Amino acid sequence: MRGEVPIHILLVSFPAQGHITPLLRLGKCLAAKGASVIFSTTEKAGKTMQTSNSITDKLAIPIGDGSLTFHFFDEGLLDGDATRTAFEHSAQVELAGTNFISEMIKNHADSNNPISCIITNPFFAWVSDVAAQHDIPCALSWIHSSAVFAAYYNYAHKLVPFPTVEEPYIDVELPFVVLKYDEIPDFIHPFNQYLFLGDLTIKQMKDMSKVFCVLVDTCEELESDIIDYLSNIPIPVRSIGPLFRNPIIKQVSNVRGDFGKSDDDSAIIEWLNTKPKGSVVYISFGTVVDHPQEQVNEIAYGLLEAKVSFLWAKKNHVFPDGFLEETSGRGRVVKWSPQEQVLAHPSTACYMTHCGWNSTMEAIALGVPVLAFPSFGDHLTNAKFLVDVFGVGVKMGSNGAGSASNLVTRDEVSKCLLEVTTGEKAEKLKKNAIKWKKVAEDAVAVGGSSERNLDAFIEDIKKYQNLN
Ligand SMILES: O=c1ccn([C@@H]2O[C@H](COP(=O)(O)OP(=O)(O)O[C@H]3O[C@H](CO)[C@@H](O)[C@H](O)[C@H]3O)[C@@H](O)[C@H]2O)c(=O)[nH]1
Repeated sequence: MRGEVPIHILLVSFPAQGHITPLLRLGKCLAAKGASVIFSTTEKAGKTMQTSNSITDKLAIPIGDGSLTFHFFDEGLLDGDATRTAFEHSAQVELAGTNFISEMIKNHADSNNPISCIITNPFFAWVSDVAAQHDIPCALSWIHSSAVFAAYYNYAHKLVPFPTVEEPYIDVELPFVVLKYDEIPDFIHPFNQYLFLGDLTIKQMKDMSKVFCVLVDTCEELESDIIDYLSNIPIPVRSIGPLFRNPIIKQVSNVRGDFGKSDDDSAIIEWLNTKPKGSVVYISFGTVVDHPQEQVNEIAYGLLEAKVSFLWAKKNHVFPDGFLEETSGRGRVVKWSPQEQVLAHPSTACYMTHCGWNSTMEAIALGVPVLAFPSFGDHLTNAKFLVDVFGVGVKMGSNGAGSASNLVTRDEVSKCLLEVTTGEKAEKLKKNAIKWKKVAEDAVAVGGSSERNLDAFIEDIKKYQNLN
């Protein structure tokens, strides 16, 4: 972008880890390509990010030919969890955010550096309205898979029948795959207790004409049927991932928006260094899932039974008596792990995961087979794809298992652990995982599909800029 008018891109993220991670990765890629990027979310989330990472508010970080500046907006809320307060006080967050964006747009225009584009993510539908008021193009950074996007899209536009109160257990025949009633994102299943989350997404799906493009952290080769299918909807859907593997952002891997921090990253990696190749089961259920104590106990007993080595990232540690003593030497529990490094480590055999989309992409792009233990929302669909479509995983329990009334037992945990780490099946899973790793690397390499799509997106922004 040297010699050209720089483009200024404002990213506005809903304050949850699953939203911030992919949008920040995108911001770093755009900056590396020469854009001047502002990453914004609520101040409460900003503070959480600052506690865990060395990032400074309002200080531009040079990245490649461009820069990235964090700019958090004060939502005027007192202490508490950033994500929960954003739901509970959504009107207040929207008002503070609207004022912030409008001010930012005005200041940039006044100083002859107009904002060229705004990118936001699900649950912040109001951002595209503010962008429209100021005549600035807005894009959506979709935070789940293309398959989940297509499922929500079909539901919102009533393109195929979905489960209803009258017929809750029907299969959903999407044009590219058939999903059982418990493989759809369950926030749109009539019996789900968090239907408001589905409603928020569906509203954004219905209002899709407010954005000029949807960016998905996936790659064409991984979800080819779905991306082909989505090429027929009126809004361009561009696959640009896996963003964290994009070589152009390697030099800024320390600029992160993690909500957690490990006590010592290098001690974790050194511990892995002492373990044989492909011997350690990595366990993490992301940043939202919180299993009941009974389920934690069953996983712990399953690990004891299977006698495997493990690294378990878990915020609050309460384990059965004697568990830590009995597994000392072969097991390690940490509050937060440097997950990308752990998955990339040769000693890691497999990943017991909740199947959040970021973790799913990280496992796929780093060639790690999974033990899929989905809890809710898109996890259920991701687990289906990991196991039946990508062929890199084994499913642990039925969908929705893991609650106090539907535990996955220690015997099943142990059986699944052995299935995914030893024998013919394990070899097949690993082979497939390595295949996808190569596919992911190629997609983000120069000339790869995702890299071309990212460049095309930047070209779109420049076209809009030249029109104004
Ligand atoms: O010890 C840890 C735990 C997590 N992570 C990182 O945190 C992110 C977690 O993201 P994800 O796997 O997507 O999990 P959640 O944050 O729990 O996921 C929420 O957001 C996702 C993206 O929208 C959705 O797919 C999920 O349903 C929703 O639960 C990943 O990048 C991990 O690498 C670490 O680095 N270390």
